[in-house]
Amino acid sequence: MSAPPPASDTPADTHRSGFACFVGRPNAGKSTLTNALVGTKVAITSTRPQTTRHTVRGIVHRDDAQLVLVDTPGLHKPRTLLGERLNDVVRSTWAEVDVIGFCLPADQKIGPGDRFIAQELAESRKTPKVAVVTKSDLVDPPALAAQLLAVERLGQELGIGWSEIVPVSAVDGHQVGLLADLLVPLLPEGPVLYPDGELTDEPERVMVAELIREATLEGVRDELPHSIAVVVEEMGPRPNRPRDKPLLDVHANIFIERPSQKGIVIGPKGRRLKEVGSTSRVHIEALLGTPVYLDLHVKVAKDWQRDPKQLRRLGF
Ligand SMILES: Nc1nc2c(ncn2[C@@H]2O[C@H](COP(=O)(O)OP(=O)(O)OP(=O)(O)O)[C@@H](O)[C@H]2O)c(=O)[nH]1
Repeated sequence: MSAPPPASDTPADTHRSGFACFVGRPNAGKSTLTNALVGTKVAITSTRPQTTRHTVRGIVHRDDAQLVLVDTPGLHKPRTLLGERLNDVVRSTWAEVDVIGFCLPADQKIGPGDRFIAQELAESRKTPKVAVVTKSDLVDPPALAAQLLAVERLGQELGIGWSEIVPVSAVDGHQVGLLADLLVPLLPEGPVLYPDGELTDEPERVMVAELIREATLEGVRDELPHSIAVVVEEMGPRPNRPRDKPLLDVHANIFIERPSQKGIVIGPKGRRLKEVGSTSRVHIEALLGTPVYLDLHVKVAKDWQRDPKQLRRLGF
């Protein structure tokens, strides 16, 4: 967390390593940006807000630096125990990282949601903060310039000295490389933290569970966005398979809060669950690079969002 020396004092062969996290209101584009920087799909994106429940790390490997990206859930006004826990996760992440990227979408006016987060950010004084104006492809240059100014004013108003303000587009890749160039000098000097080629240290099970959860959410639209949790109960290679035909067995439970929600997830004649199964199987196979046999069950964990014991069991 120590402040880096000025660039002129830095020898060309200095290696830096450290942690960065992106914060911002739901849908600000944090997960997509993480993926764009890392270059593969590690965080889960969705058109629905607040889908990033687990801290997912992506690692940017460069010759001069290793940047570990920690993707946190969106900070929001807590209404349930789960909400409070998520906010605690976010705040403790801020205290631990070397730099925070505050994501504000270019195509939306700075609103109360952004202000809420910015006020919290202002409290964590020590960590350098880079303002990232995301989705720059969605607006024209004058609108982008206006947003950059608005972000600067927000910083002045709240006493946040942005280390940088940078517009990016994770979709067309505009300035994604530049963002990495701006984040790296804010990291302390340090050795390679993870072996090259390792993109994430998130346990594979958690990532598999997230993929299944994402597919389940896609199926149910607006009906139960916050009532679903997925736990991978068992995962391992099927024994006695020929070497050239491996198969990974994955047994997972989809937890819902009430029996009445079962029908929604399963769908008429089980059609929806089947779809969830085939969609998530394709994604898991792509992630892990092996054929997968996926066994899904829908279970009721009554009011799991409000019950500390259940939350622990479900990995929160
Ligand atoms: N046009 C455009 N769309 C983007 C860009 N980045 C993200 N999006 C879209 O914005 C939506 C939200 O992106 P996410 O990356 O899931 O946002 P998030 O901040 O991680 O959201 P939460 O997980 O809800 O906190 C998705 O539909 C993305 O496809 C971008 O650079 N340009």
